[in-house]
Amino acid sequence: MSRMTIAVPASTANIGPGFDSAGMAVNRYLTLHVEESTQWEIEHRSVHLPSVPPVTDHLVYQAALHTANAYNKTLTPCKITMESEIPLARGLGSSASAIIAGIEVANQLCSLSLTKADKLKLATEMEGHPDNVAAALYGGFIVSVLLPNGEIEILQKTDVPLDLVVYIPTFELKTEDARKVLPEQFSRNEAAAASAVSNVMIAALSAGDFTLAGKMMEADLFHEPYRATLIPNYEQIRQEAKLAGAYGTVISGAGPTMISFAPKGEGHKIESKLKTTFPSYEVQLLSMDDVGIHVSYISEKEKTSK
Ligand SMILES: Nc1ncnc2c1ncn2[C@@H]1O[C@H](COP(=O)(O)OP(=O)(O)OP(=O)(O)O)[C@@H](O)[C@H]1O
Ligand SMILES: N[C@@H](CCO)C(=O)O
Repeated sequence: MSRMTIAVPASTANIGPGFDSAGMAVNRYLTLHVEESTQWEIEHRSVHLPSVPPVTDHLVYQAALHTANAYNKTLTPCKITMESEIPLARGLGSSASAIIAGIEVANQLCSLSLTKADKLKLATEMEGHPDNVAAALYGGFIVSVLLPNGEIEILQKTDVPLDLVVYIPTFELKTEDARKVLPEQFSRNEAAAASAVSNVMIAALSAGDFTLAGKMMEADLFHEPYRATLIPNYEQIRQEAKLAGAYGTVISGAGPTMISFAPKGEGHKIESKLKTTFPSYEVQLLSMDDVGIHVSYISEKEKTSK
């Protein structure tokens, strides 16, 4: 490796009832410029990144170390310069992107030749659930399961004709805190009812019946009813987005961002209407990323000719 750039998309997890399982990659990116060095150094170059912790506490380094350790390799030092368009702790998978980036750093530094399945296993061990990390790695709309024996299965769909509109509030909500408000257990009847909503949502999204998918997104019983209280304007955003043409609006990941799924080409109308109604939110029109992580190399020859 001489010098490389790693770009990892943001992601939205759950999509309503697909709790800890469904995810989509979206076109906002964490970008790492990596070069060999004599010591570890991580530099942040954007407002969306946390203040730089000691290298050993940095999530990207920890993911790289977890990967190197898993294959009994030693991490050689490098200098990483990071830029990010993904707001932290807002429900757009910032931690998943950082973990996927760190795994890729170790993959390259240690010449591991990992497959995407290998990387997904390592990332899920760190993140706890595969929804965001699978989307960031593969791109597209991804439905995943972490089986009790540790195996992970995924199904990916790309070219989904949807516009996405996100409503990002100014405050952070850590996933850890947003999970604390959820019930520890569901009865058999509750689990069956919540799974039925999820099953129909996934089937409808896969079949392209977005009106039905939107209805099921908004009928989640696994997490939205409990997390709604953490998000100001939750109901109003859903209602206004529906009036402006959205199929459905849900909490993105663990929140506090909300996300609408809209007919392709119609998202800008929802974006401009809700920008006016909710001026304290950062309202953005996004689209799906169908590629996932992308690595490019700059050779020594190219570097000197620049
Ligand atoms: N690029 C990054 N570099 C270092 N640490 C990061 C980076 N991105 C996220 N983190 C760490 O992850 C934390 C946010 O993770 P958290 O799971 O709470 O939110 P999220 O991943 O943005 O949202 P969600 O999982 O709901 O989509 C940050 O506070 C920070 O500690
Ligand atoms: N499925 C996760 C996504 C955030 O990491 C949750 O909702 O808690």
